[in-house]
Amino acid sequence: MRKNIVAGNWKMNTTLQDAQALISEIVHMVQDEVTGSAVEVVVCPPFPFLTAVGKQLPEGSRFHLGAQNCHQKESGAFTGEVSARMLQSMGAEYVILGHSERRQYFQEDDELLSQKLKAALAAGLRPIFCVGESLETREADETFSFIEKQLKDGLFHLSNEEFDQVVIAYEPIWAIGTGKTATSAQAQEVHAFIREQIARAYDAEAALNTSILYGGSANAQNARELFSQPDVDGGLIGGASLKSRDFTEIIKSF
Ligand SMILES: O=C(CO)COP(=O)(O)O
Repeated sequence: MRKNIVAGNWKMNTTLQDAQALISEIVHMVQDEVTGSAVEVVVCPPFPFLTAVGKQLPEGSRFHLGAQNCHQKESGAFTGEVSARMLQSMGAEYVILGHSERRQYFQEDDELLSQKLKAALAAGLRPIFCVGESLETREADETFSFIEKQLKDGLFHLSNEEFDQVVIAYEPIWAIGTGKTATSAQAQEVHAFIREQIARAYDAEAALNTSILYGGSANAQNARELFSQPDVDGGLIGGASLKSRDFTEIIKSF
């Protein structure tokens, strides 16, 4: 089901105490200030803080818990890894997969991401699958073919029923953590293209029903303009999700 979603990716930030203070502030501000709109809020703290943060999310509210990654195997001798089932058992409903930082620093390729997607879905998690081009790719005018390939090779092997559970995030690498946001027109153009690709791979209904989030230097100042685009269904927020006031303002931008 297509929904408006604002997700906060805390990346490798906060201590347990910071995380608890941050989520407490966010929950209070959002509950006091966001009354009408149907936006769903997903918070993705680091693995060790999932339970603590999850406990602070009011039940039955707009808040949902997400993780930033999972391992592709169900269980076993993989020292230091975290399975999708573990995340689900801690209350996570979402998991970010295919983030450019995972692709770049941890060599996650389409084949591995395909396995992670299957593992997440099998455990009942909803993947937030990230795609996005580098500056080099954009400047070479290859953005669309690059994203088409990421979708085809990483995501479109899923069945219709599996794909129903997926949220897509368009995160141009050149916009992540750089303060250089895509313009709303640039975001809309790529989001519309992604929707078209979904219609081709599945059908028009699947395309209409998929939430597509924008990520990359989204903030309290530019969120309203980005979210006003017809194919932008919300945001995947990095830096600004670590500041309760900024994150709340972004949520209020719908
Ligand atoms: O990578 C991001 C979210 O996953 C975006 O990060 P920034 O909002 O810090 O640019």
